[in-house]
Amino acid sequence: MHAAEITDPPAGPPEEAEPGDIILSARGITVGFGSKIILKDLDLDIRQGEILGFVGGSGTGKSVLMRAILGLVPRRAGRINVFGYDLETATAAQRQSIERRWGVLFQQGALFSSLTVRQNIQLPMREHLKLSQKLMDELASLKLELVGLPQDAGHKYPSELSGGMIKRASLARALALDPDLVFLDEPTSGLDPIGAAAFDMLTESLSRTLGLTVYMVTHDLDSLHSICDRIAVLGQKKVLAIGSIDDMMSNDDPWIKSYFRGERALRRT
Ligand SMILES: Nc1ncnc2c1ncn2[C@@H]1O[C@H](COP(=O)(O)OP(=O)(O)OP(=O)(O)O)[C@@H](O)[C@H]1O
Repeated sequence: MHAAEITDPPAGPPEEAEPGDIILSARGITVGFGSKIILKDLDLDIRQGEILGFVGGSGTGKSVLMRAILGLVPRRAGRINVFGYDLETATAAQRQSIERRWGVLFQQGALFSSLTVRQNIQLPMREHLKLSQKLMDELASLKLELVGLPQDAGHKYPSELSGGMIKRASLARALALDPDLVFLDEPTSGLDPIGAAAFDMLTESLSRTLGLTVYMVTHDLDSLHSICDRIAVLGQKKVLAIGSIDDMMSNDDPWIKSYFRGERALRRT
């Protein structure tokens, strides 16, 4: 890794961030598999309290970027500063504290099928906190309520839930530790338009009421129009453009133009 060639990401405040402060900053991110380079010299800033929508053609690396930020796939180069800590140099204790402050909803939910919803929600609590079962049960009930699931859904197994309920249960698990930042990988995929709109409203209301920062990979134009504060477009191995929906609507890059103003986009209106 050529750390010296990469501009240092601005260090954010370690604890309390104000709305608009940069809480995650990635610089010079390069990720590849074998001889295939997926992301090259990518820069990205995420601001406290925003809902940032990530779009890009299929296979451009949206999930890979999210996983690289989370440390689930290795970077070949680049630095990431999150909550004021450089992921490269963070101590084990700092890394643990970062992991307690972010939550993830993976594509397809990724709930453990052999555990009930309640047990799934309690997994991060077991991993990171030492709480009594009674307290964890109370917290799980609160999380179910927060995401709009009935309490009896907590005793069900993922296979007994509808697609929309699985998304909500996964969100409840992502919120288990009261994170400051959540990563959502295609949260509305597979939902019907009404279910998707309801999930969008839930995401927006959680972000506005809890001050939650949301990083959302999506293909859903409705989500991008209705709840995202900013949109980042991934293409040519980097962030091709970032800005408001109006910025995207007036961007003349061919892919961005066809995505936001093409036939499919026009069908929305
Ligand atoms: N573990 C891996 N090993 C090898 N190649 C991988 C791995 N993970 C992802 N890739 C490749 O990286 C590229 C980007 O994948 P990624 O899943 O990030 O795309 P995406 O933008 O999220 O696409 P989609 O919108 O279709 O979900 C793809 O070509 C994929 O095959």
